[in-house]
Amino acid sequence: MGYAVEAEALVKEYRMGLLPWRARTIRALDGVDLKVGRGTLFSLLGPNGAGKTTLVKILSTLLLPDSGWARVAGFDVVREANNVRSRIGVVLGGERALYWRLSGWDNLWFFSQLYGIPPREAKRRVKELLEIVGLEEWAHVRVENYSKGMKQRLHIARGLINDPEVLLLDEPTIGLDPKAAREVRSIIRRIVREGRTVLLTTHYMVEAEELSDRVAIISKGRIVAEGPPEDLKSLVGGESVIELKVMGGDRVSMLLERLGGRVISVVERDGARVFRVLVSEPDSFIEALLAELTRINASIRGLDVRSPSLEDVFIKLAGGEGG
Ligand SMILES: Nc1ncnc2c1ncn2[C@@H]1O[C@H](COP(=O)(O)OP(=O)(O)OP(=O)(O)O)[C@@H](O)[C@H]1O
Repeated sequence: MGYAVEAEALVKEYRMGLLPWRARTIRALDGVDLKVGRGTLFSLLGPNGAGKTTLVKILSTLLLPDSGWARVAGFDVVREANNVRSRIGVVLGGERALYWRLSGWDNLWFFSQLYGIPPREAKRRVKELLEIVGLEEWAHVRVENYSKGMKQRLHIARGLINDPEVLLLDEPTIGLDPKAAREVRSIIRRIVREGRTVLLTTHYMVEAEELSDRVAIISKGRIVAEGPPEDLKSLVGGESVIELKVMGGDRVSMLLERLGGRVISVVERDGARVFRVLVSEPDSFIEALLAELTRINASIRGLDVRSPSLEDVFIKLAGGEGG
């Protein structure tokens, strides 16, 4: 049956600077391989600048790769771009692809006509999409009066207007409050239940963990891990995560490593330092740690033990703090 999205060795570089002696290139994608099964939800998880948007743009035929190839809905994104376009929906983050002075209904109608959908079918489709994204009652209100969440839901409806096999969503919940983000996630779930493939980018762990069948962690233009969220978590498997919040933690890092812990991140919070440490025997580790911290007179502000989350995997592999 083939994959909904397939890519191999994709490379994309951006050239910066007009003057030749000042020019430099940024390798946004550095050999990306990808396979997304039909009817599944796949998340690309990565920090800012990892290359997520570049990848989505290539898959949606908006950008050409320098090398490598990709197929979406069975067609090559370079040689068969028209076939790809008619089978995908794209919702890019932060875009203003709606007409704010038109109503939700008029926006969807307009886009349905751009796709050449016959009027009868278009009417039915617009009505159905407004219902899917929960905007029936707002159908005839101008978009400028919509909340951020409602605008994003309408964006998603617009992405579905051509009844696509594959929906590409770039950061679908960015900038939304938690309630609006939850609503968008539940719409995304429904879209997948209906049999479509969704590929989304996010830098929110919870989103990737909660929604996805599979997740790829992307960092500096490379996929550093890929699999179902549970399998990825087992990359730090058998281990527990300890979060230690301590004042003036200069010596603490060394101490944690000496006791057999693996420090995966250190961040400043409220004037204290928060260490996130992977350990295999949490009970004996904490016992030894508390004894040592008391000995060096460290002031502990918090200590927490939990099982690893996707965020821990992400920090370990991508080497950055997640959102
Ligand atoms: N048009 C462009 N010109 C030059 N450099 C670019 C351009 N677009 C992206 N880049 C660079 O390419 C790299 C990857 O960017 P990209 O937007 O694909 O990452 P991202 O993972 O989507 O990040 P974000 O979440 O911040 O959008 C970054 O270093 C970025 O600065």
